[in-house]
Parts: sequence; structure tokens; C-alpha cells
Amino acid sequence: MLEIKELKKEYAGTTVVDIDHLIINAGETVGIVGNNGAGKTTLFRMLLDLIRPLSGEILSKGKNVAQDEQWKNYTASFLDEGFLINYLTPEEYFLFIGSLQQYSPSEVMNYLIPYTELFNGEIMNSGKYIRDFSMGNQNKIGIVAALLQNPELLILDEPFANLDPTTQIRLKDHLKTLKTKQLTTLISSHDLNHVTDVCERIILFEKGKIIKDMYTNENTLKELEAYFSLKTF
Ligand SMILES: Nc1ncnc2c1ncn2[C@@H]1O[C@H](COP(=O)(O)OP(=O)(O)OP(=O)(O)O)[C@@H](O)[C@H]1O
Repeated sequence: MLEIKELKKEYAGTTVVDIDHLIINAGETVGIVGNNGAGKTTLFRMLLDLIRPLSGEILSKGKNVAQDEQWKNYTASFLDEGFLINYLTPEEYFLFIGSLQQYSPSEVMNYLIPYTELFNGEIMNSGKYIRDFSMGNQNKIGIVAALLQNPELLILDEPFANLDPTTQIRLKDHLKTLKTKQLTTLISSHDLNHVTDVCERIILFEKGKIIKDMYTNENTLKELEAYFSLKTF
């Protein structure tokens, strides 16, 4: 699904992403972990052609995302609240996103039914604009809007951040159900517990470089905890 080749990004002369070669296979659920400033969001922004690399390339289904827009037809993402439209209500926003997929309003509303529990009675019919929701609820709106696009490739930056524990568990359970749909998912997270629970493969980033790339097993969480607890700066 994705191939990254000799990808480099620098800010003010400091290398923040430096990946020799990385392949993400179709259908994989991949967790990206790393301390603050490791380069996770920068990588995601390059995957979405929001910023350009200094050198190297990102191929999505074999095509360079910076040169060919095909990836936009099958990729959905939520990186931060900047992806939302603040002056809309959640209903208006979901209908807008749905209309881009040619969904009728009733199709959109039907699609949202499985998210009733995740929304916890706080999102729909509240009469509020997106800008007036808490960060956690804005996250929920953004994640569900990304899923509404029925993507083949889903990119979520810290999806568990700002969510209450109940919602984190509901989101985690939902993300696990997506595995059966052959969706390729990239999730960055600081929550080692959740990310190892949801993802079958974990890539550990440090200063823009891949330090570990491993398939999840019963020891992965302990390994990651040991790695981060021994880390000295
Ligand atoms: N627009 C920018 N201008 C200058 N430096 C930037 C810019 N964007 C990111 N950086 C720097 O690039 C490095 C990687 O940042 P990035 O946000 O990708 O890390 P991250 O792994 O997502 O961190 P976090 O876990 O804190 O979200 C950091 O040192 C950051 O300060």
C-alpha cells in the first residue's frame, strides 16, 4: 500500500524525519510510537502531501503522493482539529463529508448509528458548532468523519488523546473491528497499551529514524515499556 524511500525532512538544518526504506502492506494496522518530537506527525503530514520532504519519496499504491493525486480517492485522515470545519454543527459536517462520497443524508445518518455509543449523547443534536466542543469531542467528530469516507488507508494522529477512558476503550474496540475490513491503518499514539492492543505491527521512532519495527506479540508491550523507561535524554 505504502512505500517510503530515502525520505528526509529538515527544519532549520535539523533532520526531523530520516527513513531509508519502509513498506506498509495493504490491510496492516500499524502503530507509530515515539517520544515528543520524534517526527510522527511530520511523517503523517508528508504522507498526506501537506508538507514536502527535503528528499526521497512516498509511494501510495506505487504513485508518488507529491506528484499524483490518486491517493486522495482512498485515503482518509484526522491529524488535528484543523481538519474540521468549525462553523458547522457535527450533523452539517458529517452531511458535507458524506456528500463528497455521494451519500444521501439518510445514508449518512444510518452510517452514524454504530457510533451512538462512542458519541455518548454529546455530539448529535446538541445545537453546538464544532468550535464549541471539547477537544475530546472534536477528536471523535474528526475520527468518525474520516471513517465515513470509507477509506482504504486511514491515518490517525494520537486518536486516544483527550478522550475519556470509556471513550478510549470504545474507540479501541471499534478500531479493532476495522481490521476485518482489510483497511490499512496508521495510528500514532503515546498510549503503549492501546496501540499494542489495536495494532499488529509497531514502528518505534526516535529523532525521525526507525529504531524498531516489530510485529505485535504478547511481549511487545513489555518491550516498549522497557525501552521508554530506560530512555535517557
Ligand atoms: N513547522 C515546523 N517548523 C519547525 N520545526 C518543526 C515544525 N514542525 C515540526 N517541527 C519539529 O520537528 C520535530 C518533529 O515534530 P513532530 O511534531 O513530527 O513530532 P511528533 O513525534 O509528532 O511529536 P509529538 O509526540 O509531540 O506530537 C520536532 O522537533 C518539532 O519541533
